[in-house]
Parts: sequence; C-alpha cells; structure tokens
Amino acid sequence: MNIQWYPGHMTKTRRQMAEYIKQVDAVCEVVDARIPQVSRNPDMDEIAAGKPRMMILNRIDLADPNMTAVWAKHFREQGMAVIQTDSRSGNGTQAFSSAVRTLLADKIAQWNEKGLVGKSVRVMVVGIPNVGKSTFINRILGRKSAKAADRPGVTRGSQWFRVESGIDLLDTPGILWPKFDDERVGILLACTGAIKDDILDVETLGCKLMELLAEQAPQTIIDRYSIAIPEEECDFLGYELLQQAGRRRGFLLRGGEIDTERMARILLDEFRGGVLGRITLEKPE
Ligand SMILES: Nc1nc2c(ncn2[C@@H]2O[C@H](COP(=O)(O)OP(=O)(O)OP(=O)(O)O)[C@@H](O)[C@H]2O)c(=O)[nH]1
Repeated sequence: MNIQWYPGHMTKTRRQMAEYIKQVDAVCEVVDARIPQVSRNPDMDEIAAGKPRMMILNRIDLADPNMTAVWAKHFREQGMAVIQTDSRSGNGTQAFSSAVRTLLADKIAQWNEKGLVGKSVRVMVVGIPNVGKSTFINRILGRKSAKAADRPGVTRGSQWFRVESGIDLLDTPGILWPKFDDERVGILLACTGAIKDDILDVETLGCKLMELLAEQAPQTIIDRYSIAIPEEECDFLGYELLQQAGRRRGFLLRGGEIDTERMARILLDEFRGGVLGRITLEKPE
C-alpha cells in the first residue's frame, strides 16, 4: 500500500516508539473522525499498553456529529479520554490541556504529595500519516508551521514542546502504519485521502465510495447527483450509481459511453472536500 511500510521500517519504528513511550505519562492518538478505527495504528494498544490514553477525534467538521458522539462513547468505554477537534479552525482543541490534567489527575496529585509541585506531565502525540497530527499540534502550541501539508507523510523526526506550564508534548518520530493488509482499510483510507490516490485506480475507488455512501448517507447522494438507488440487490451497485451520476452530468466519452472515471474523480473530490456534508464512513463494531 505504501513503500514506507516495509517490515524493517515497522520494526525500527516500533522500537523507537517503545523507547519514547517509557519517557511519557500518557499517549494521545489522533484519528480521522470519519474513520476512527481504520485511521488508527493497529499495534498502538500493544505499544502503549499500561499508559493512560487519549483519543483525539479530529476532522469533526467533516464527520457526522451523531456518529462522532457514538465513537466518543465507544472509546470512553475503553477507558480512554476523548476530545473532538477540528484542528483547521481550532474548534475543540482548547479542551486538550484540561483533558490531559484530568486524565493524569492521580499522577499529578501523587507528585504534589511528594512535593514535586510544578513537575510537568509528558504526553506523546501519535497518528498515522495525514490524520491532521501536525495541524493539531500547531493549534495547541498556538503557532503556525510550514509542516502541515495536504499530503501523506510530511512529519519527520521527534521534538519536545511546551504546551503550557505543566504540560510537555512529544511529537513522535517515525511514520506509523495503518492496518494495511486489510482491503477495507485501504479503501477507506484512500476514500478520505489518507493514502495516495495511485494505489487504487480512481474508478474502482469511486465505485467503492458510492457503495459506502449508498449505505451511510443515501439521501445525500440521491439529492446531490440526482440518482436512484436500486431497490433490489445489485452486483455492481457502485458502478451503476457512478454511471447514473455521470449520465446526469452529461459526462460522455467519444463512443457515447459514460465517463465513469471523471465522475469517480468528482465524487472523491466532493466527499474529501466536505461538499457532500458531514459523513462518517465507519461504525464501531
Ligand atoms: N477539514 C479539516 N482538515 C484538517 C483538519 N486537521 C487537519 N486538516 C487538514 O488535513 C491535511 C493534513 O494535515 P497534517 O496536519 O499535515 O496531517 P499529519 O497527520 O500531520 O500528516 P503527516 O505530516 O503526513 O504525518 C491538511 O490539509 C490540514 O489542513 C481538521 O480538523 N479538519
């Protein structure tokens, strides 16, 4: 799926992570709220075992608010602290510091009892590429940085930062891998733009996204593309819907065929850009 995730790289990153985790009091995982499970590193529970955890549901501006609430509950039930953020506007990011203090309240109280007043808690922020980790960190540090970019794999190296008095943050090194041996995961990551487009052909991806939308947000695509979702089960539902939408828009090839590839590209751009509204593609199992 991506050249960066070969076994040697994974072993090295795992080792680095284990070292860094020893130095921190809590692990904060940034995920994309539209695909909160799929956009996780599948080994994080094991790597961060025993540490207090926080889940940062990012890109809430693009996700269905009801589903974001369902996911927040899901992760809280697993014992994690949860905050919900739109790091691009900053909405929700101000909750981070107080959530860290609450998560680590026992530890801070213990330190205070021992007279270690003013000792900073250390937290680590992790995330697979392109979930918005750099944008989130820039927000909570109140800075503008050239590092955030709309392409996978921009974060490099590790650095400590002071969020505010009493909270230090480690921006993690290494590029974390998603669960890339699962086709469904690859499709969902590609639909949201988290992995490069060229790993799947655009038309196939467009078909898959149409199928997902027909399930998760049928009225949205009916209204937007003036299409009808067949009532009977359909073997190539995604392709059928792409064809309908392409026909409506008059996307014809020279021989009169419908240009489903062009339609697929538009669908993907519109979904990724939030033009279709706030849609979550994944439900908790
Ligand atoms: N709509 C929306 N876009 C966001 C949000 N957070 C980040 N982005 C955008 O997502 C893109 C990727 O963000 P980055 O911060 O570079 O992602 P990253 O996880 O640090 O990626 P790497 O550097 O590859 O690890 C950028 O275009 C951001 O502007 C958000 O909450 N909502």
